[in-house]
Amino acid sequence: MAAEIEIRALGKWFDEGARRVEALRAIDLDVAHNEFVTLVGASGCGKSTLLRVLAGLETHDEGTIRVGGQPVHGPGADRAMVFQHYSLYPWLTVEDNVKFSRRLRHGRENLTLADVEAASGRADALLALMGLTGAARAWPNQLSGGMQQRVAIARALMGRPRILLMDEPFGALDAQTREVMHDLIRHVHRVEATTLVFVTHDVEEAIYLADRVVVLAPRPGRIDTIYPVPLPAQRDPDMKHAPEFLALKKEILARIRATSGMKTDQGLLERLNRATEPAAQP
Ligand SMILES: Nc1ncnc2c1ncn2[C@@H]1O[C@H](COP(=O)(O)OP(=O)(O)OP(=O)(O)O)[C@@H](O)[C@H]1O
Repeated sequence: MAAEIEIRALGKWFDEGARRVEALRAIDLDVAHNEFVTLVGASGCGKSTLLRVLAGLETHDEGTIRVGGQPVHGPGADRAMVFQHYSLYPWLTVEDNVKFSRRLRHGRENLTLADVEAASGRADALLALMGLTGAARAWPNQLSGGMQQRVAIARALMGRPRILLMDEPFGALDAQTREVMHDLIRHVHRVEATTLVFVTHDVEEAIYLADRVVVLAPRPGRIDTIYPVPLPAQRDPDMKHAPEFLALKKEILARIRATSGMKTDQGLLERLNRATEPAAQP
């Protein structure tokens, strides 16, 4: 079966003043329908750029991207993105934030009553899925960060995207809320049957959520290693202490460290320490 996302020889450059930065080089990646893939890697390895190119928010300079067999040349209703900072409309209630999807706005003039009713049914279902039914009439500023991010996810799902792209969506949340969100997003992934590509700095999060973890390396941004996750589909937080989980975490952290180019210069550290030691008294 053809991959849902097919990336071939993808290259992307940025102009930074007089300098040209090769943000992505020769990326080849297939993501299957309903697969959950996480992207990790040292700072600047191109995780966000790859996600933005997939979303059609950035153009690419080399290679091809196909989604559902069709080449990507810009944003489309088949893909939705969730960012770290919940970009909710502060003047709309939770319910209206969810209903007010990009797809509905675009087709506003042609909307029939049946479309609006169908949207309300879908919005109610998504609010229930995300545990937000009781907060439907609340305003965004009345909600915790975790709840706001749940609204943002519900809104992204409103147009039934085939693919959900998430850029560090839980990066600003506290550890307990993140744990709850992990199980929630796995559940959403299952019941909505979306294909998920998720960027994170947190290797534990990357392993717990994914079917495969893609490690990128920087300068130029490229795929270093792809790790299948050897855990059952039904995840449980206790799995984070399992030997195979810890071994994979150690290996991925070592790869990120090895590719980051930020090796500790032991000699330099020792010279610095000596230079700051008080001089011996005569
Ligand atoms: N709009 C831009 N203009 C110029 N250079 C950019 C732009 N966006 C990204 N870059 C450069 O492209 C490279 C990849 O950046 P990107 O933000 O995709 O990496 P990242 O892996 O998501 O980083 P981080 O983990 O720090 O968020 C970096 O060298 C970055 O400086």
